[in-house]
Amino acid sequence: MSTTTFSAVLPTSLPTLGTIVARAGGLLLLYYATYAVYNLYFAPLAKFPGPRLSAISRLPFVGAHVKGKLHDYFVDLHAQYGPIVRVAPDELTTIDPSAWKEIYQKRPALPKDPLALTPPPNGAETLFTAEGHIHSRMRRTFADAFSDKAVREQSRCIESFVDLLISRLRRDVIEAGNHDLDIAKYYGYTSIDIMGELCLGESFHSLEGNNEHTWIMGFFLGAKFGSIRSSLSRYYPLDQIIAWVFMQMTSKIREKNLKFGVDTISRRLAKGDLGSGRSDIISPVIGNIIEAKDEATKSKGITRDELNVNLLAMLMAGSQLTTTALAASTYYLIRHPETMNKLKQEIHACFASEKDITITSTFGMPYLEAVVSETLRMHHPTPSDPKSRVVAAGGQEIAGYWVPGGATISIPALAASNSPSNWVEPEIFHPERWLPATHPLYESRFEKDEKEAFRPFSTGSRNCMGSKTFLAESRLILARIVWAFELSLVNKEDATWPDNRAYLAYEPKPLMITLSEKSP
Ligand code: HEM
Repeated sequence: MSTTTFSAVLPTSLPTLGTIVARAGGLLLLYYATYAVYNLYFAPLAKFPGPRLSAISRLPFVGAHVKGKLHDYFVDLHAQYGPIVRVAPDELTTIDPSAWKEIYQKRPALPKDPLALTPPPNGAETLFTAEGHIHSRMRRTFADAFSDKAVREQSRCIESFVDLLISRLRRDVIEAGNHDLDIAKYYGYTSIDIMGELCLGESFHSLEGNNEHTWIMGFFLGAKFGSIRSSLSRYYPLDQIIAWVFMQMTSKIREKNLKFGVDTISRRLAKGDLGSGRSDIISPVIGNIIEAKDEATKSKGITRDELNVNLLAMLMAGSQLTTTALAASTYYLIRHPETMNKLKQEIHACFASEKDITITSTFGMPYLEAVVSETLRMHHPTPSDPKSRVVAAGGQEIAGYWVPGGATISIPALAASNSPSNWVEPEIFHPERWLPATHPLYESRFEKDEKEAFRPFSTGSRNCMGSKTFLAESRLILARIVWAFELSLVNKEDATWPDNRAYLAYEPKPLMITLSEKSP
């Protein structure tokens, strides 16, 4: 082809850079306008109530998540739009009590939303991230570590740490004259020592010193990062960039913590089964460790890498959520002196002396149990854990609506258990709502409560494995504290303690109280 012929087919002038940018911008605008119109009027979720901005963009959701206020955002959305809300173009939340069964007890189980999960650190799955066969295999392996029998066998261990807590508080209050202290910190020491002993075979000895292991910081940093990263996972590659920056920033501490955990677990495994007098979460797993090559075929058993990450995840869940719940119970009891008095009366009616207060003897105390339930209703420790599930192809009915396949849906714990549509005086701490009709303090007005809306440990095949451990520990600690001490808030007017940021779990927050020992 000659030069003349070639130039004849070229445009007379090439577009300038400005023109290219303007055209690209125009195309992008057209794309977003079409996307917005589709999402508002034609998308499968278009019929669901919710803010118009959330129907066309995930940004409001991400904004609340990044600020650590997703839980409050859901409370506000449900107050405004009702029991089911479109919170993002492809996502719904509901606070309808019937939805617990419809979402979390569905068979086969609806998968977790993969975009809401933080990938495990060593590539091995945990109970929290695994699906299908791998999840069932792990769950079977750990089942015996969380049964009633296991908790009974772990009681002595838990009780010995609670003895240490009470002596430590007595020592700090009486000998050191330290009447004003951050009780959340002491609960943190106790629960991480207990979980260290149960999950790794060794205590952190926090109650003997002031040993706040770097893991605690690592946990909250990890939860914050994981939460923010997963909220951005629909904005690839932003999530990957954030993940990379976090990994770089924390590689040393993560490596150190993982090595510490793996070494401690190895020491525990080397000791073998220590008998029912020294039972822990590892005991039932011994003898069930399998090779990585068998992980897809065995119906029970766990690889060593899986064991490591699962135990570390349980250690963190078990210590941090328990700490938050105990601090919240203490706060609400102090803020409601009449409730505190009712609890004191029950405790003094049940026990003649302090040594009678044990895990077994605190089981079945209606008012104490009601205080723990009411705490979890008012201040669930993981208020922004999405627990989101993906609806199977073909769709299904949830909360009276037909939800199309592929949509993501969850029940935000705090919104469900704080909504006036589900509860009588939801903003007030009323343990009485949990009492049986035969109890002298029972109040019939709470019959209107939608108790089915309250599932603090979720339900179905992925419900919380550690709920019995938590309940045993929290009942014992609260009963022992209320028996031994008079408590008041340092800042008596503080009505804002529960207002806190949460990234999956509530961030640690000091609870400053004045403590004095009760006269015998
Ligand atoms: C106040 C204390 C606790 C609360 C409110 C709580 C709540 C929950 C919830 C709502 C889930 C379901 C999460 C989901 O579906 O995505 C869960 C799962 C789980 N929790 Fe807890 N938890 C608590 C304490 C504990 C303790 C003490 C342990 C262990 C010692 C523990 C171990 C687990 C495990 C292993 C799972 C995963 C279960 C599975 O997916 O099969 N939790 N927890």
